[in-house]
Amino acid sequence: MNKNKVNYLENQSRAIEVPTTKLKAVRRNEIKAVRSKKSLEIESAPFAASSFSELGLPPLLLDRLEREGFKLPTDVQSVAIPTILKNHDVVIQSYTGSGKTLAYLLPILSEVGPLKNKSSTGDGESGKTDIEAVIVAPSRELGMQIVREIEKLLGPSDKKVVQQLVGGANRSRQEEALKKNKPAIIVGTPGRIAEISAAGKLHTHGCRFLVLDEIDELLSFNFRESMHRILEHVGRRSGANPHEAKSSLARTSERQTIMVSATVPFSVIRAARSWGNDPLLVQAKRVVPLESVPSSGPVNLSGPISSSSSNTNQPVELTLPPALRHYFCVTKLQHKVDTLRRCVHALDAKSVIVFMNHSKQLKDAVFKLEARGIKAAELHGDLGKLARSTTLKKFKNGELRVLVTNELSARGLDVAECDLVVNLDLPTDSIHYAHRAGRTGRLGRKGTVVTICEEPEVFVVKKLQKRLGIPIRTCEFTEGKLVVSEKEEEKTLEAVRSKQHEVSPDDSLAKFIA
Ligand SMILES: Nc1ncnc2c1ncn2[C@@H]1O[C@H](COP(=O)(O)OP(=O)(O)OP(=O)(O)O)[C@@H](O)[C@H]1O
Repeated sequence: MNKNKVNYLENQSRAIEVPTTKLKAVRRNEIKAVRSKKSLEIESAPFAASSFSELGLPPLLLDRLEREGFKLPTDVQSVAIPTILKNHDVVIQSYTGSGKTLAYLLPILSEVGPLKNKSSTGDGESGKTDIEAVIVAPSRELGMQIVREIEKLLGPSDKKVVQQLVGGANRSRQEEALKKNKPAIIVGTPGRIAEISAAGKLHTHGCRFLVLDEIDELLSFNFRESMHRILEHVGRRSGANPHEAKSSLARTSERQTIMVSATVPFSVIRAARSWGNDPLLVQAKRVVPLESVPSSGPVNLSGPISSSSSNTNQPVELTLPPALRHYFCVTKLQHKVDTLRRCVHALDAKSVIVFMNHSKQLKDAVFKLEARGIKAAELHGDLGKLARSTTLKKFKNGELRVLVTNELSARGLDVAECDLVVNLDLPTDSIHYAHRAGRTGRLGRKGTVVTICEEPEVFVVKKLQKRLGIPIRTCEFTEGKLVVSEKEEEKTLEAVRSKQHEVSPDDSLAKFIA
């Protein structure tokens, strides 16, 4: 066994200790047993590990991480990786762009596929061809992005270990590929996974990992039926009675469930409790049993924001990347696109994501921007899969300066270069604001969020400011500059000071940017 891993596991048994009642049956590897202790001691957990090798990852995977230029784990990775390696069901919550994807992919790749620990059991040894990990994401774009992240680590010769099952693509081709390549990991959207599963072409009963990325979005009504099928079939042995899920026998055959989002409303806490086995809430600086988190407000979990409402869609935990700056600018409806143009120039933004709520207005905005010499394109669900991926590619390559889109792109979209997010229509609530805003300022980078609104909408911005506990400064774009009036600035800061603790400008992710 890897020496690093031994040391790490020894350290870990001191670091994260879980009450006896929270022990899960050890399914795969005796070494991974969790020691029984009365309380969850987290003070000595590696909240900021100085290298990936401290986290008990296999040597091959460490090599790949180095090759791909991943030098240090982020805070959430430092906590999530060892917790998942210890077989816990988890809810991972940390702000946008903090590296949640690798936080769950790395422990999975430690157990599944060609980079895994030699000591792990798996298909290779038993000749089993079942899928071993199912990753569910709410959009094709996000699904495809996750696949690319896995492929990057697997390398070109092992690409077939992962397969995407996203909607909009040819289903029979996906089914043929499943049969031919026998992938160990599938990543897909709920509808397509459920469809292929219902057709009997997806063998997931022996599946060890179920990841629900953007869990709060996956709880939405549209996905209900598909999610039900996935939860009932993934990681459940044939013939196992789902109603016996809490019995010890059923537990040992159950999957490990990993739920992820930057925003964790009460509805997620409740769902996670019923879908997981004594899940832990994993954040950048702490691990707590989810049981200890109230499933309705008011709560205060030490984060800067906590809800004081019992509405299930209100965030229990909602933090934003500290390096983001937030502004709003008041204008008339007919001048919105022109204000956007002035905003892009004033900030000299190179890569801009603009959010709107309706596709028709969205097309008009693109037309007007192009007419004013700004390279722009639209991205929304009415476009075909090919058009969507071509546009996204162009935006990522820098061929487009402005991407005008809707909620489709608010979640998970990772474009490191994006330096400005503009809300040309208001988001519906603070959760939507957080996900939209999080397309910029990723991994500790600087980023600006500008909301362009009409006078009667200002009260909504003030509400968002209050709920999020961040200053959203009023600004104007004059003479090619972003101007904030000092009087308004003082008022904004006063309002926020009374609501929120100071956000440290010294973001722990700052070390990731050159
Ligand atoms: N340890 C690391 N070192 C360097 N880069 C990293 C590291 N971890 C992740 N990244 C990169 O940081 C970017 C953001 O990561 P990721 O998309 O996982 O964030 P996230 O927390 O899931 O964001 P969101 O909530 O918006 O989905 C990605 O490009 C990813 O490859």
